Amino acid sequence: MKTTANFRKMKRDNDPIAMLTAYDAPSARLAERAGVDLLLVGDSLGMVVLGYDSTIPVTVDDMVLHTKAVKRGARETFVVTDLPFLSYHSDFSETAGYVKRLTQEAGADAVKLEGGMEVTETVKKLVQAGVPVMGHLGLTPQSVGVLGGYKVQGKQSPDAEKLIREAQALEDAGAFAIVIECVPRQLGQVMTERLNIPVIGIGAGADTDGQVLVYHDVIGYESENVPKFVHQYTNISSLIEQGLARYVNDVKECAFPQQKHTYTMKEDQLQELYSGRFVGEGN
Ligand SMILES: Nc1nc(=O)c2c([nH]1)NC[C@@H]1CN(c3ccc(C(=O)N[C@@H](CCC(=O)O)C(=O)O)cc3)CN21
Ligand SMILES: CC(C)C(=O)C(=O)O
Repeated sequence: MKTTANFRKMKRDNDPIAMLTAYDAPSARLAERAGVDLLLVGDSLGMVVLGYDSTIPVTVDDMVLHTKAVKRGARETFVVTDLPFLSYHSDFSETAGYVKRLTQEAGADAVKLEGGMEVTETVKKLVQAGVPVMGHLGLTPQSVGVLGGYKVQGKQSPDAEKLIREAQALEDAGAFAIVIECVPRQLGQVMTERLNIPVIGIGAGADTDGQVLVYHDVIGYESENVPKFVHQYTNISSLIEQGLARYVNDVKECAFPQQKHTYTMKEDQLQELYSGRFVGEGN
């Protein structure tokens, strides 16, 4: 399994980091086989898998359940889990309790949290306690209500400058990497140059140390409102739809099940059954 030290070295060596979300065991197993460097159990779980229209309703219990599944599927891959909405803005002991569940109980190798200056103290304390922390800046979906939608961030120079300062502060607080989401390419490039820790981009251009995308977006699996930064590498939805339609059709036409899908009883047992030795028949 790769470690935070490996990710740091990959940055130094200009070796691009391929990160992907995963939410369950089979998808994690396939991602591991495909050679992803690290997996994220993102709170996008809420939108992509659970059918909510934002990440706000996602709970620590949800993250624990799905992190366990991902860890069972991908035993050899570093797994980062999101701290969900409002689970790290009260007192530190509450946050530590949630992080304890996600790491000890669910097996997460690191946690990710959104925000800049307002979370650096929490990042520092978690790292001091021995928890690897990944930052997340730019479009931070847990703040969608404040941001007023899923919009590109840091287009104005003061906003870009603030994001650079916040990235620096997260590095100083001990974060092992940061995700930057939905920012202009030039900002992605500057942040990547300024930081010593890996910068993983999603909609942040080609100059970051790595890329992350949502699993369902990459394989074209019923993800709605797909952002412009996504490249859909295959379209699994149409394959699934065709397969399911053939199943339904076969049932309707009595073409399924066939002999090979069927269990049979030995002849003597069948005779016995038919010989009327069953008490209670007809009751
Ligand atoms: N399927 C999925 N993929 C994601 O990448 C993703 C989620 N869900 N859910 C959680 C967040 C939300 N994300 C989003 C959602 C929408 C846009 C989007 O539509 N952006 C506009 C930008 C428009 C602008 O400001 O110019 C776009 O056109 O891409 C971006 C990120 C990223 N995350
Ligand atoms: C899109 C990635 C970076 C994320 O935070 C998530 O999946 O929740």
